[in-house]
Formats: sequence, structure tokens, C-alpha cells
Amino acid sequence: MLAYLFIVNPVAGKNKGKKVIPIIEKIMKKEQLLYEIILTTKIGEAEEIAAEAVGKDFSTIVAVGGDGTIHEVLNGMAGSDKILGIIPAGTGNDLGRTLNLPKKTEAALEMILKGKTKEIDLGRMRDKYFINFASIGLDAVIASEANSIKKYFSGRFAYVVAALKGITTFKSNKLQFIIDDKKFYCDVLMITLCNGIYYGGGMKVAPKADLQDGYFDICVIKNINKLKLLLLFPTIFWGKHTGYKEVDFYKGKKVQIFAEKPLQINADGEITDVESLEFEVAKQKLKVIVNNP
Ligand SMILES: Nc1ncnc2c1ncn2[C@@H]1O[C@H](COP(=O)(O)OP(=O)(O)OP(=O)(O)O)[C@@H](O)[C@H]1O
Repeated sequence: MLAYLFIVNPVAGKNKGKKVIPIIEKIMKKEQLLYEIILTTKIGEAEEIAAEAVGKDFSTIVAVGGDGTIHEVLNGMAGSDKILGIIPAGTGNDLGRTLNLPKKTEAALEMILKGKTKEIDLGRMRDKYFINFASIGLDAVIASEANSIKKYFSGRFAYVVAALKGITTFKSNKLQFIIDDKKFYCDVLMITLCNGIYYGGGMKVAPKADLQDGYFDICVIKNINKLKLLLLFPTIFWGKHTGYKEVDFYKGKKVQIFAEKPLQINADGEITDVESLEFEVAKQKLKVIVNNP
């Protein structure tokens, strides 16, 4: 049976989530397809709804919202054979940018109904998955600040405001990290494990990242003085930070990070505190509906 479950975050994208519901209903009724729409009422609920849907007769689970909603939905369905559809309705929509998904709801839904899929890697840290990226350091601090102000500003602008605050106040971390079997020790501002290319509302952090290659593209920004950092940071929007000598790139399937003090993690834009920092590319991929498989 070809049935669709739409998990809608009504408050995503400054309430854009709520506005797309009539469009979904109109098209699904016109096409006479079986569907259900469930609205989330609180943080974390999309994961519970998706996990329940895995045991039901839905072929496709559609996340309607931003990167945070997609992150929650995929955590509920990872490891199952269900297909993930995405209707971008967030402020940043960084995964949609990497996947080149249509921004208009009608076009995104049309693509979902065509149902062409791509098998995409997932990152895993203990029992949690991420699809776009996970990062520690300056970025997690900036993202946490951006999350609190993005009710007032657009995704990219909120990130820039938060970045200016973070850059001027942040202190680097001396840490050891191991990528597969190779050990590194340095004073870092941030480490980002990228599956997708973009984050932070369109920053091209890992221009060569490939969602299907089975590897993280790991971007390490070492400690530099604040003035140089102010110059470097905006270049990430165009992927031009790759030319700085303080920026290193690696590829790896497993990454461990050992820090002197506990760090926050930013996974797909959601901030969490964790004790153990161990990441790996998950064994099982996720089928995601795209325009051009
Ligand atoms: N009914 C709700 N009320 C308040 N928050 C909710 C509700 N449903 C979901 N959320 C939370 O809203 C947060 C933001 O969602 P999401 O990331 O999808 O949108 P966004 O922030 O606008 O987009 P993006 O992450 O692409 O910038 C998520 O952490 C999610 O858990």
C-alpha cells in the first residue's frame, strides 16, 4: 500500500509549517492518495511519531519543517525500510540545499509523489543519528545563540549575528581527536563532521562532501587570532575558507574526540550536551526522495 504520513512542525520557518498544510491536503485529495497529517506539539515529538509510524502501513514518511524536524523524523525511522520525503519549511533548510530540493511546497510534493530515491549515509553518535553534520566548538556555541534569536531574524542573518557574538567571545579547546586510526592533538576552534555540504543557513562548510560516499568530510579550524577569524568566517558562505592554512580537511568513517572539558554538540542544528564524543558513519543508509537520483 502506498500511503504517506506527513509529520508537520507547525512552527518551523516562523510558522511556514502550518501554512503548507492546505497545499498538501489539496494535492493529496486531488491525486486520491492515502495520507495522514500529524502536527507536532512540542520539541522531540516528531521522532516519537516517526518511530510509531515505522510499525504501520506507511511507505513514505514526510518531514515538513526545517533541519531540526528532519533530524527528529530520521531518528525515529533510521534502520527501517521506510522512505523519507522532505518538504522544506524551515528557516535554514541546509539539507534541502545540499539535496537540491524544490523550495516551493507544490514542487516538493510533486517530487515526493514521483518517489525517486537516493540511498544516503547517516552519521551516528551512540544511539542518535544525524544526516547533515555534527560539530563541536565555536559552531555549537554560535548555533545555540542562533536558535534563540531566529524567531526575530532570517536563518542566515540570525547565524551571522550569533557568529559575531561567538567569534568575539569564544575560547579555543586543546583536544585530541582520532580519525579512523590517525591521532591528532591541537588547539581548535571547531571540528565539523559533514555528510552534507551546507549548514548554518547556507554556509558551504564542506564543499566536497558527498551524501553517498560512506565518509564524513571533516573540517578542522585551528585556533587563530580573532581579527583573522573575523575575516575567515564569512568566507565559509562561499566555501573559500578551504584556502586558509588554519583550516584542515580530512575524510573518515569514525571520529573520536577527547577534550579536557565537556563540550556541546550541534547535530543537524540541534544542540545537546554529551560526555562521550564518538561518531561513525552508520552501517545502514536511509532512502530519501530526491529530484535527481
Ligand atoms: N509545536 C511545536 N512547538 C514548538 N516547537 C516545536 C513544535 N514542534 C516542533 N518543535 C521544535 O521546533 C524546532 C525547530 O524546528 P525546525 O528546525 O524544523 O525549524 P526551523 O528552525 O525553522 O528550521 P531550520 O532548522 O531549517 O533553520 C525543533 O527543535 C522542533 O523540535
